[in-house]
Amino acid sequence: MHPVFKADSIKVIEQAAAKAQGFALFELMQRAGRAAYDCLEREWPLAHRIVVVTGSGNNAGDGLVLARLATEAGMQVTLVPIKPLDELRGDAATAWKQLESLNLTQREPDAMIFEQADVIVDALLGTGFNGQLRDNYAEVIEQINQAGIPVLALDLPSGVYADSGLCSEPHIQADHTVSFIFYKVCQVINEGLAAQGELHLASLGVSQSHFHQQQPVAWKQSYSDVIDEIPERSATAYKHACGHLLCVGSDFTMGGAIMLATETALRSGAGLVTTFLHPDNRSAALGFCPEAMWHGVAFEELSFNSLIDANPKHFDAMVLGPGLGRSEWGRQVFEQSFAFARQQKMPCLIDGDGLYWLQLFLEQEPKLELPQPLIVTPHVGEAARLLSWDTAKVSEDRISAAQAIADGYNCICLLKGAGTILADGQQVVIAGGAHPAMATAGLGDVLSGLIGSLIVQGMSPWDATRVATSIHFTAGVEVARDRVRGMLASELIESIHYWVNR
Ligand SMILES: NC(=O)C1=CN([C@@H]2O[C@H](COP(=O)(O)OP(=O)(O)OC[C@H]3O[C@@H](n4cnc5c(N)ncnc54)[C@H](OP(=O)(O)O)[C@@H]3O)[C@@H](O)[C@H]2O)[C@@H](O)CC1
Ligand SMILES: [K+]
Repeated sequence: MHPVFKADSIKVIEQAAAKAQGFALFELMQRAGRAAYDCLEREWPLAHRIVVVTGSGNNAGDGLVLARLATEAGMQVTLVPIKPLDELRGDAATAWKQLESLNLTQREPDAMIFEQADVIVDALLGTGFNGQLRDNYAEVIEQINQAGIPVLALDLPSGVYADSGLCSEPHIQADHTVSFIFYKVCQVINEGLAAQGELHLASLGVSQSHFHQQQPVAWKQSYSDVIDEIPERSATAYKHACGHLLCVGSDFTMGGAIMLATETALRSGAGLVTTFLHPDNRSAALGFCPEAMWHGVAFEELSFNSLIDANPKHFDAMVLGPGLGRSEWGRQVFEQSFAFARQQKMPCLIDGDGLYWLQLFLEQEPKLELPQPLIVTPHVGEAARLLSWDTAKVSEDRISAAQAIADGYNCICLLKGAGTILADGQQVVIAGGAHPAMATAGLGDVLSGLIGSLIVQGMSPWDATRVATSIHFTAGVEVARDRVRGMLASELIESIHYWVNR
């Protein structure tokens, strides 16, 4: 896993690291320019005409180092300084001094200049960008985007806010971004993910093991970090030893949701799955997945408890809420399932309309005892309701929102969105990124079933939530590939079957 820092922390770390290792900060700028140049050479080996667009801070300094290296390598480099190079300060001024004698061509920003480049290097704004774009920055960013030429962004695409991943309009749309030293928040969540293209990390020799008293905001996790965490399964395993998951949801209008969760749970290795759903869905469910035990919960009988009594099985965890609906049926089923999870002290994951009922029950009874351990999996709108925050406030700071839910409900919070945020009251993990095909119905149901499945197979709720989120994203990207529309959630299930067995 990689640490994710805010820009201020990275400034402290780079100064401390330079001091500890006995070099000047300018050395880091040179390493940054070198790392970016290496990326340029690797990703565009035939590029010859390079346009480097610079701003007024140290990001420009990185660009000037790259410009020097590219010139020395025989490339034709044109500088497009938005601010006079003679006014640069500090390390950026030093970088300019080293380049000045090469007498590179300097041009005013102009659509033609950008269109004639093989690669445009974006050294306008880095972590020091704040507020609204000033002067002619917006105009130049638009010219660069409209040129249709590959863009290499230094540290982050200009116009992206490092600490939130939100973007100004316009902002640079990069093909590749080289992030220096550590990942920033914008590289793991929100619109920044869509702006950066392929992301590369250049640590510049700053040790990953020394944070110099700075706390990471989060940890970036990927599939390769977690796959070994799934428990081994012995050749002599039997279904009762592989866990029994109880799924509850799907009134008659949303029959598919709990079916997706159920099939995913079985496909990812749960030994047994029992699912309670509206009786109108039962025969369809049996046809969809005959391996699960489907029980129709008839409203008139308020029969959840009687079903449990008639089927005295041991369940290892519960997934409550996908497709549950907001009718009286849903309310009663939620109430009974919720009480059952609490009484059994089994891990309980609440998703979808389960979160609607949870919030409503808490409004009526603020001291309501919650099941433990508890996992909630809201999207931004559901998180806003759980926190009584504006949706905009949650969107602006999803990390804080996930932490506030984890703290306030003493639970694990999985906050959906571009870059899924996981918080358990102690740490924050970002698992999965963004893919346009992921904007489709039912993916959350699949994820809930996968988390429940990993819990009943013996993982802790926190580990199961983390691991499931990375597997789910990896499966989604594999199924979608370069198709941005029309992926079905059910298509992920086969891919998850593959990825849990790697
Ligand atoms: N040695 C080091 O420290 C290392 C640093 N490194 C590099 O430095 C970068 C951080 O450098 P930085 O802090 O100088 O900020 P940077 O992103 O260049 O921009 C600041 C300039 O932009 C301006 N500006 C701000 N907002 C604006 C707006 N809305 N619209 C228009 N202008 C705006 C702002 O103007 P001001 O507000 O001061 O008037 C200021 O002049 C970092 O991302 C990495 O690339 C690496 O080389 C590793 C070693
Ligand atoms: K930049």
